[in-house]
Amino acid sequence: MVKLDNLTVSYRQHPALHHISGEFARGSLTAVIGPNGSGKSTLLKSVMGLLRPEGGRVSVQVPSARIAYLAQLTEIDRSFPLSVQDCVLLGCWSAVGAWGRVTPALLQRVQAAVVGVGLAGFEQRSVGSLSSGQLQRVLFARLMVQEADLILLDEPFNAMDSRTTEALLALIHRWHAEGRTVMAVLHDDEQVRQHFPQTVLLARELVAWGDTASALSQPNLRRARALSEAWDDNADICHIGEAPAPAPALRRAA
Ligand SMILES: Nc1ncnc2c1ncn2[C@@H]1O[C@H](COP(=O)(O)OP(=O)(O)OP(=O)(O)O)[C@@H](O)[C@H]1O
Repeated sequence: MVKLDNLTVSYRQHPALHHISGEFARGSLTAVIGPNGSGKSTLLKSVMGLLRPEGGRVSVQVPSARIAYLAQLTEIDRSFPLSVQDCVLLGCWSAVGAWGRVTPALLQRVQAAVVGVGLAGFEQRSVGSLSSGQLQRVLFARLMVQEADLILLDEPFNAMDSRTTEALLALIHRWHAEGRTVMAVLHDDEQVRQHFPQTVLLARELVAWGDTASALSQPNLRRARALSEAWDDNADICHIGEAPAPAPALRRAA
């Protein structure tokens, strides 16, 4: 469904992702994990087509209208004058189109999603007036109405209390059961072990990709930490033709 082939992505020629290969199978539920600065957000943005690879390629076998992306909360502009209801309605844009009509059925779908994330009564509030956790819930409601085949979540539980996190994890499991493909950038190893069958462990290069228990082995976690401690942000630019041999721990998703 999403294939990375020797992918290198750089900012000002310093690689944030280095020679990554592997495949997210259709219907897979994958956590993307690694130390700060290990390239997790860069990976999701590359799959979304927001960043151009310096080397290699990303192949996505899903039309862009069927892809949903939840950016990190810090990257979202809250100053835009938009009500909660309209913000969620934006998730239906492929059904509404540029000149389409917002039907009662669509409004019902929006309302069910707003209620589903516990924000009944907030429909007319401006998104700029919400707390971070409330805004994150609105963005989840928008994903719910979007009904995408491929769902990319960048730190989706940031600013969420534990009850909301549990409810949203249940929603992610429902998407998985419906056969959607989900990848989520996360920081909590335990949460990943409990809820995500597949894991990509990054440290700018790929440390492991496969079933979560194997990917999050102690040697792999130690290697990710050691690689992150050895980073030199002023290192020479990447010579992208020189693909390293695959690490022994590297496993592809089934
Ligand atoms: N717009 C940018 N310009 C320059 N460098 C960037 C930019 N965005 C990210 N980087 C650098 O690329 C590297 C990877 O960043 P990225 O945000 O993908 O990491 P991450 O694993 O998501 O980190 P975190 O866990 O801290 O959110 C970091 O060294 C970061 O400083």
